[in-house]
Amino acid sequence: MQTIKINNLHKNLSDSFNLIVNDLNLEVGKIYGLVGPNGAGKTTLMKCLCGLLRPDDGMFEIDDEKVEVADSKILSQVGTNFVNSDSLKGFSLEDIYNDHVFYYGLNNLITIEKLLDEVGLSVNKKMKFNTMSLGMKQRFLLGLSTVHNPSLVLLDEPFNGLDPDGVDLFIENVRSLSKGRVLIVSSHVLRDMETFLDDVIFIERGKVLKAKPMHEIRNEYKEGLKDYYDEQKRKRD
Ligand SMILES: Nc1ncnc2c1ncn2[C@@H]1O[C@H](COP(=O)(O)OP(=O)(O)OP(=O)(O)O)[C@@H](O)[C@H]1O
Repeated sequence: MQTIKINNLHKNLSDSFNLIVNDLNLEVGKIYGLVGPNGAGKTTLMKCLCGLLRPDDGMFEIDDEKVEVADSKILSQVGTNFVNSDSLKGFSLEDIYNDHVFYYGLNNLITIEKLLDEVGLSVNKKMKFNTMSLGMKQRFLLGLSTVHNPSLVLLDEPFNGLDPDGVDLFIENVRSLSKGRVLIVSSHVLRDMETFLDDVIFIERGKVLKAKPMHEIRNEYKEGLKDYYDEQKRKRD
């Protein structure tokens, strides 16, 4: 996969919320930041991209080939840190890892010990997922999101619960995570985000703007991403 194009994507969730995406072109190797106020539609967009929500309308193109929304071709190529914590109650890290490996039919992949080591978790693989802290869960899910070597990785609020070392580790590794992949990271922590983003996708009230290169934002806005964000918000108010 080299590019993903999204056109005319619509998802109506309620009378007051409608997601609309037009002409969003995503390139492999790039890290996209998805930013916007609370309730803007970031999670909704990510859920549409990974098949957790079925859009009402719209078209994906992968490498210029049209792909049905929620087609298995795209689903097997997506990794996310979304999880319904309740559904993992009682399961150990090893159980969750084994399920993941089974679901994707994987072999020749990193061991769970290596995964835990890479995300800086010094815990036993028999540990129950729901007994871990928020940040520990976040680290584990980040590791798990790329085990099946997906082409598209969607990380919703990956800094949530991470301690400062966890944030540093994430920022250190994010560039290698994006190699050969499209990486979309959604977060409100703009100061951290602007250190590693290639392009920024602003969203508000379900409307997605064209991706803007981070280097343009640095050139055009004195205070960087926060200035750009504030200006987009003002324009929409
Ligand atoms: N299942 C649902 N049914 C109806 N409305 C929903 C549903 N899920 C989300 N919404 C609404 O859709 C809008 C977008 O929500 P979404 O969670 O995508 O925003 P977000 O940008 O991720 O917000 P935040 O930054 O607060 O996480 C909100 O108005 C929300 O209340």
